[in-house]
Amino acid sequence: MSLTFAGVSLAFGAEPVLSGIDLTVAAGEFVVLLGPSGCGKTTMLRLASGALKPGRGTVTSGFARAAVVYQTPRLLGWMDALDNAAFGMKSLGVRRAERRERARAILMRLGLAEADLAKRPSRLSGGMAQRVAFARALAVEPDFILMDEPFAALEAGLRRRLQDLVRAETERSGVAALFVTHDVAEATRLASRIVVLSARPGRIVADFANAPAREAAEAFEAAAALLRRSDVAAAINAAGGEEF
Ligand SMILES: Nc1ncnc2c1ncn2[C@@H]1O[C@H](COP(=O)(O)OP(=O)(O)OP(=O)(O)O)[C@@H](O)[C@H]1O
Repeated sequence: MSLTFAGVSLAFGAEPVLSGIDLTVAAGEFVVLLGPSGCGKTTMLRLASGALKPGRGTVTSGFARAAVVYQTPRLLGWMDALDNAAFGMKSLGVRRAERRERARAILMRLGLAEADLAKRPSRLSGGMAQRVAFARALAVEPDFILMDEPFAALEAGLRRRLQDLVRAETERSGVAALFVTHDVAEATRLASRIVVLSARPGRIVADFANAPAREAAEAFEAAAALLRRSDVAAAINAAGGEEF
């Protein structure tokens, strides 16, 4: 099972956004797409999920079930946390009692307290709401999970705790992941493989294996080493000298 981009290019009107993308994500891999703002990362996720078709080239997926986690939680306001997390299983024909049981177990692993389960999204903190969104994605037992800067809006300490949970949960289930970020330390904490995109139009400028950093200091050292790579430095310079 895998997802393959072969010679993919895409333009919005006259504006080229992605150029000549060749990429395969295999079962069990955790691929982080790292690149500057506007380089086409979200567009690549939309191509990967089938929401968008490429202008040139092909995107083919052999995965049976994909789930998406967005930058904002996108929970249903009239449902409590438990029903939100259970929601995705409905269309799979899972019975209500089992849906709620499965969702509860995942929410507990993700750090929600019993009292949080009956709360509507408006009463959840940003971090709690994003845990519920992640639980909703995991609950359908996907073999591929797409994540679009899911922690960008959260403060650094909370972001690190959620990164640890994402890594633990993806390792536990073996689900393949494609995760978009412009945070270099986040990439080094999560990825089994890091793919670096240039500024728009996005092209792949580096693609290398990464052993996920376990400690904060290790993540920062790995991030510094990544930024010293000549191929990555060239992409940053081409992006106007700004870091990702
Ligand atoms: N539907 C659309 N129509 C026209 N232009 C679009 C559309 N979607 C995205 N774009 C443009 O394509 C470019 C790439 O957008 P995309 O959201 O994929 O970038 P990104 O790398 O995810 O950026 P960021 O890190 O800022 O979220 C941007 O210039 C954006 O304005």
